[in-house]
Amino acid sequence: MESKTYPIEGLIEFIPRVFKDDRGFFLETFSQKMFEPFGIDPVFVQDNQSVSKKGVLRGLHFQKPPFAQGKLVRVASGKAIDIAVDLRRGSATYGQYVSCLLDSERHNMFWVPPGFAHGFVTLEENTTFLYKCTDYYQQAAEGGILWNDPQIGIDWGISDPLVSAKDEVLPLLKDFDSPFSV
Ligand SMILES: Cc1cn([C@H]2C[C@H](O)[C@@H](COP(=O)(O)OP(=O)(O)O[C@H]3O[C@H](C)C(=O)[C@H](O)[C@H]3O)O2)c(=O)[nH]c1=O
Repeated sequence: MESKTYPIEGLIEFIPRVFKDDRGFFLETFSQKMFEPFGIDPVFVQDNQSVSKKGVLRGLHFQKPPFAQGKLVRVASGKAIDIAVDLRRGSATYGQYVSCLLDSERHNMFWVPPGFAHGFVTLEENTTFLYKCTDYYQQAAEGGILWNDPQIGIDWGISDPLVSAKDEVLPLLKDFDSPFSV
């Protein structure tokens, strides 16, 4: 399992070994050992799956403390641009984002720790998005930031995505009092 870090501290991309043969392919999609080199030991308690048409944008979401979630995300089919926005007060990269292209060829995975807003846009039909979470869903703790906030300036790679009504009214970063800190 190769790994790659990003200019924003805490974000990690994992690239698994894919074993192909005349039957198809095999890969390990998760091992706790992946995180050992980084000195973190996330405990996942919930797995999620969503399937989206091409051009769907979900996000930017997070859960507020004490229900903040770390997420290990990947696509089992299709392709998506995954986005993590640093919302940690005191972080030198507060309000900055990283994008990670997730696809079902490399089967790469992206670790987004608590303290980030998370979202993705799908680039292919029926993109199956899978993610492991380090805390349970708590609807009352849900929060978010507007996907096209000009202060963040995310390049989503496509114009005019399909966004839920709920996501279209999320707040701007400038009006947001972050509950996270480094
Ligand atoms: C997230 C979640 C949702 N739900 C229910 C609540 C709604 O009735 C329905 C759809 O939820 P929502 O529209 O919030 O789904 P997404 O827009 O895909 O939300 C996710 O999208 C971004 C990318 C994320 O990172 C979060 O994990 C999550 O917020 O599933 C549950 O029952 N459990 C859950 O863990």
